[in-house]
Amino acid sequence: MAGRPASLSARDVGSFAYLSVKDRSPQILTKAIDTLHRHKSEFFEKHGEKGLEAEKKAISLLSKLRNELQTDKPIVPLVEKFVDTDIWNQYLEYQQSLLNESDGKPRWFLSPWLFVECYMYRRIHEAIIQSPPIDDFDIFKELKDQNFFESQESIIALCTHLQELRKTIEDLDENQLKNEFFKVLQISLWGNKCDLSLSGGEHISQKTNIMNSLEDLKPFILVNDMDRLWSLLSNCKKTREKESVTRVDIVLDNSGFELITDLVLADFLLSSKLATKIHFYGKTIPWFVSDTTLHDFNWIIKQLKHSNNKWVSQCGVDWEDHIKTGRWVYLDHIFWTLPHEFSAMSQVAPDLHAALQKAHLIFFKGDLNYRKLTGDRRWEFTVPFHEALSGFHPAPLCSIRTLKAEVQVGLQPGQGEQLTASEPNWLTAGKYGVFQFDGPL
Ligand SMILES: O=P(O)(O)OC[C@H]1O[C@](O)(CO)[C@@H](O)[C@@H]1O
Ligand SMILES: [Mn+2]
Repeated sequence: MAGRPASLSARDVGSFAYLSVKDRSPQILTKAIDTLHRHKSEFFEKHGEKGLEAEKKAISLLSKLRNELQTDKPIVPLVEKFVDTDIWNQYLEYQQSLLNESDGKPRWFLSPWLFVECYMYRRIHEAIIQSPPIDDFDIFKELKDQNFFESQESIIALCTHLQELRKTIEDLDENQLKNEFFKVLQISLWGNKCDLSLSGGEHISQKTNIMNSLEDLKPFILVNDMDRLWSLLSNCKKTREKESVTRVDIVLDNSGFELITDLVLADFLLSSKLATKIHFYGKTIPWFVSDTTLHDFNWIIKQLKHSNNKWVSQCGVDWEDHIKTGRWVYLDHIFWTLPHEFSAMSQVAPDLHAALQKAHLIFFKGDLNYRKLTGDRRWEFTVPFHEALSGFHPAPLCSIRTLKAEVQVGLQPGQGEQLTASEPNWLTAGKYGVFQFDGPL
């Protein structure tokens, strides 16, 4: 599309993108290599010598990848046949076509950050699938699980809150229900602080009860469209015919604590009758360290069910029931692990776009989704969200995101500049958040 600003890129020396590619990405690769090392005896027990050979192969492929990155080598096509290999390689050609002749080939420190960062995670996956019999190993699984276990206290508080709320939810008046809705929305927002890729795989979990912090965190919500979400959903509830459906789609982000916050939100939507059906979208391959896969989704619900805290296990039981009865549906699609911005979805994944069009509202969780919504570009802070979406609008949608990358739109004049002056890293520290809505057209 003409006239759109340039992509964020590591070519801007000193930018967050640059520092990410230079420091954080190699660190994530080193951790991945270390994880393989530590699972050596497990691979041996499971697969014998073949397991050891596979571990060696995966490590050498990841070391090679790290070297390519650190020495700014050209981005090479994917080689292993997989469902999305051709699309990836076409996209690489497209990136090549955007370059001037003098630039040569797409490279780590030259090409759009969104592209090279997604490519790194896709290459990590390639290293694993090229190394049977350990080709189903999720290199980030233990980090995701650890985040879940370390957040127990906060999970207990959330599940207790939800179960107690469910008991009285029918008796709440409009205003009380709205307040409860706003609470679960904020819980889901701050749950997004807990991603593991920003921290380079260092542990970040929710150790304290998030419920007690909501009031204190309010000043850090830079765009707050919660009222508009309430209007939309409460209107759906009022005007809904008996058998008809209000569907809310949640494009998930991280597993562990954040996933619990999203499931709490999803449960509240059903219990309050603001929605009657929820579609969740997860990733088909391990992604950006902590993102949710089908395996993580099922694993977490099972963990909850077997908890010895009665409210937590009740959540596990209820949520399994939502799945069995079809009120909750988990779906995945390869599009979510492609490098494309969402404005390309109708072209690249028309089936997914058509599916999203059937939702009454779509929540996009997290920072990476925000980057893909806005194309990860150097927009002025005051550009309207709708404009930055560049035509992407399958249905009314809302980004629920803590800021962890140098892209933010839809601010008041002067707001961004003021923040820059007082807190140089406001865009990337995960301290601020938004509920940014693009309503019915
Ligand atoms: O899990 P989230 O919220 O999408 O965050 C992913 C993180 O990875 C990044 O894409 C950078 O590595 C950041 O934008 C963000 O810090
Ligand atoms: Mn994530």
